[in-house]
Amino acid sequence: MTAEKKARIGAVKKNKIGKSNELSSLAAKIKAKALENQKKLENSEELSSGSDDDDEEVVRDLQKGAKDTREDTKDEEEVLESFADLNVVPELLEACRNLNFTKPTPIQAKAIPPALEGKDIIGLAQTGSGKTAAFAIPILNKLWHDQSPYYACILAPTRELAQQIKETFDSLGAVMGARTTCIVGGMNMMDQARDLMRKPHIIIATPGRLMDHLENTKGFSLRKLKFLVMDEADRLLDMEFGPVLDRILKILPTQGRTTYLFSATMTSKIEKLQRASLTDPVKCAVSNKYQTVDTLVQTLMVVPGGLKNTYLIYLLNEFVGKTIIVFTRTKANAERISALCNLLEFSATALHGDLNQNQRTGALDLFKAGRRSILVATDVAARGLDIPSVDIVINYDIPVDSKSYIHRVGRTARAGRSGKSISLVSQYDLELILRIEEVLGKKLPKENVDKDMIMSLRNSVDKANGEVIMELNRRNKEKAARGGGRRARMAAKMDMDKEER
Ligand SMILES: Nc1ncnc2c1ncn2[C@@H]1O[C@H](COP(=O)(O)OP(=O)(O)OP(=O)(O)O)[C@@H](O)[C@H]1O
Repeated sequence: MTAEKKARIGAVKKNKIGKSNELSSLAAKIKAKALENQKKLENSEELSSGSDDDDEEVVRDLQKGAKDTREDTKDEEEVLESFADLNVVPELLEACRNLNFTKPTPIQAKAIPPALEGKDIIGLAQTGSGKTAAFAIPILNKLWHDQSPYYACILAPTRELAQQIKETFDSLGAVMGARTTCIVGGMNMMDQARDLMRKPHIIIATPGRLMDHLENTKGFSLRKLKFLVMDEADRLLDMEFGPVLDRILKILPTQGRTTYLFSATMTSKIEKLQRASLTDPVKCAVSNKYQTVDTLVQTLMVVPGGLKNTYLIYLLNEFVGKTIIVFTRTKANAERISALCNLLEFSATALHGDLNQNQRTGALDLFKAGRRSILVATDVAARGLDIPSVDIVINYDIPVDSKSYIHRVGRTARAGRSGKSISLVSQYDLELILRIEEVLGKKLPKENVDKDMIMSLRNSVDKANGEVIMELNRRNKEKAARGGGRRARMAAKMDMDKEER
């Protein structure tokens, strides 16, 4: 978040809280309750150790995958007790040791051996199960023997995820001198063109910006590409990304190219997968009965009309001291909820597609560094982001497709850790939640709530929300009067990552 934004929200806090005794007494009440809760949480660790026409197929596919592979997985795990058994170069073993990867995760045990044999892979495993290293290790291993430029290209649906994948390649490939670059929207094209001219081995990109460079950057071509990876492949192959992806795929070589598709949810629609030009792929599916991990506790709260904000504040208060992601359906809601949290003295930051790239990076950095305990985000943060400190995911708005639900709640309980997700279900969301429960194959239990506490918060939260809305409206009007609205829209358009929500 920019200094300007901080100052503005700070001003809302100062002015409004200063004026309103009711709000300051709410903040005091919340603080007192927070201390009480913190003690409770310290004493007993409560977190214990799990519009989409593809939904049905996701279930079928995963359940089938689980049946097909459970025995195999067990065998692989027994055989592959260490990375040393994988027959990869010593530099990669050293990198794994440096990262404290003591043994391969099940998806790594399953996917790396056929990948090392040169097979195309469809990798399917739950969120947080180490899929990134499962595709990075075989690529880096091959790169060690054949260090040519533009060797591999990894496509990801969001800028933040692309950056994170680059970091994984950097930490695994540093010892062997692998050069990587991240090519995403919202950043300077000329700087990226310069980076591409340095002939990196690995390019991690969002599709829209990669296409821009393929069309406009002289001297850059992927004609000799050896590896193409689609991370979050089902998302990349969906309708929204379809046209740009097809244009990229047309340009890329199919001969001599190995292709990997990875995700926690995968379409089983053959025609969709065929677009990626896979050659006789090996399907590596690692899944339990449900797609979400066992260490994730999932609950819901049925929220009466008009009380969503109050329920959310109640929850944030119950889990004060924890690191939380709140998902909203719209950018405006993300901005509003973040401001509401800050007004009520919960430290929050917003992440959504209306922010410029510096603001987005700034927000994520603040959250990762623990300087904000709440990230209020749209689905731009739903897939792939690996922030180990996240304890709780709250669905303020229920996602309209079940796959998004699985990816959202997968931002917690990663790499064997425990986590919790809570979904706020209004009268309008009943159908959506039923569909999600069907995909999960289980009913979500209801979260216990202290209704008296909620009712005691109601007036103050509504009042605070009213003030936030007024402040946000005032800011928008000011922006429009300065002509910022049009300028900002123009800039956003020029900046636009064609593929992002
Ligand atoms: N072999 C390993 N041992 C221990 N930790 C590992 C191992 N492999 C990966 N990890 C860690 O597990 C975490 C999750 O990995 P990663 O982000 O690749 O998950 P993912 O399966 O891609 O999740 P998502 O589906 O949400 O994108 C990371 O912090 C990573 O460093």
